Amino acid sequence: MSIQLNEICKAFGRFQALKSVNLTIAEGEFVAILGPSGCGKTTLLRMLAGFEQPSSGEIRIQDKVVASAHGLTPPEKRRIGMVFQNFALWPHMNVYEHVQFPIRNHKETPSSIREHEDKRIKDVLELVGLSHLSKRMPHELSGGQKQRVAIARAIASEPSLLLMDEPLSSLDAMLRMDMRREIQSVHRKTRSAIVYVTHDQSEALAMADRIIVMKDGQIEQAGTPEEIYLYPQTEFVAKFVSKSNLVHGQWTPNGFFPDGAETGLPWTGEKISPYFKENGTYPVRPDQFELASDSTAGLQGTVANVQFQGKEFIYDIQSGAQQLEVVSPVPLQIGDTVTLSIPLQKPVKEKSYV
Ligand SMILES: Nc1ncnc2c1ncn2[C@@H]1O[C@H](COP(=O)(O)OP(=O)(O)OP(=O)(O)O)[C@@H](O)[C@H]1O
Repeated sequence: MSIQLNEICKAFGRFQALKSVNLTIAEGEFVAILGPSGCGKTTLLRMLAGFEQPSSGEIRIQDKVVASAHGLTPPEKRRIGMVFQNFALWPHMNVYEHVQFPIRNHKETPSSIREHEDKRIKDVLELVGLSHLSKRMPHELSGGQKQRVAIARAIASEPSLLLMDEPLSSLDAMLRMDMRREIQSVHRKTRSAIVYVTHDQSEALAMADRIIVMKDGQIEQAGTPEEIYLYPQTEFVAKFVSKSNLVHGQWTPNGFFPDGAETGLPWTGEKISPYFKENGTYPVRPDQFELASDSTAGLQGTVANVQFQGKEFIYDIQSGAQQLEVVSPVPLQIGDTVTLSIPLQKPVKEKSYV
């Protein structure tokens, strides 16, 4: 089921929450919508679900218009499943009944599922590891188990599109990591397309086939996690996803000459966006620097702060007027002199999602 959003705008009174959003979601694709609070992520998700009507533009599912300023196909007539941040379980229903409900009540449930309801419920409960808890009530479940019920309920009637709104944000850090694996496994097994809203960049980088970074109701950049991470197109993406350093210097036809460096240059950057070339900056993730204490080939600096992280260190390096964040396994002390360089970048791999 391919989904297309064409020039979608949404106004709440005079406030424009979405401004001309264009997006195509392929069958089976896992798309993460990433962006700061208030950028329009939930509005976009609600639009896909059929809870919000666009002010202008249209949404097509399998080439059929399901939403425009003139009409709206309601949620129950779209083959979608939804998982919310607060689980939204029903206190009077046990686990089995939660999974049964959409099979019985969604108009779009395939008859093959309806006719073998008990088998489908047992299969779905097994898929999310809840077979042994089918008679439990919501108040008898842990946070992670509740979230699994919410996922089981969402996939029960075999939706073509699964919408997830910050589904892990109310779980603790350990459980979030486990549930990431569960969601990846559900995606592999069901092959539903997933649109996953989050403001947690590590979640988006870890799970998605494609990340849509939003800012102020617009798409700032769309690309694979590798593209977004290695080749941000704007300063906003560079800083929002993994906090890039913006090294100042001069761009020439031969490459980049950082301010204050005299040797080991230039840094090449064929894939660096024109945005940075026009602004005289070079975006470098903290872990993209190569840090050496016994070389002079590159950008010189002094260690201003050290944070031990177990496997590696986070350093603040003072280099002329700039302070740069660098992650490196090389042990150093405050005051040590270091040199920063950029190793040749590996090509970005295409990720397949079907
Ligand atoms: N029903 C509404 N009426 C008026 N304004 C709204 C309504 N729904 C959303 N907004 C506004 O639209 C903007 C986008 O909201 P949205 O909930 O989509 O953001 P978000 O990116 O999901 O934020 P968060 O991460 O905080 O949930 C916000 O400024 C919000 O206040």
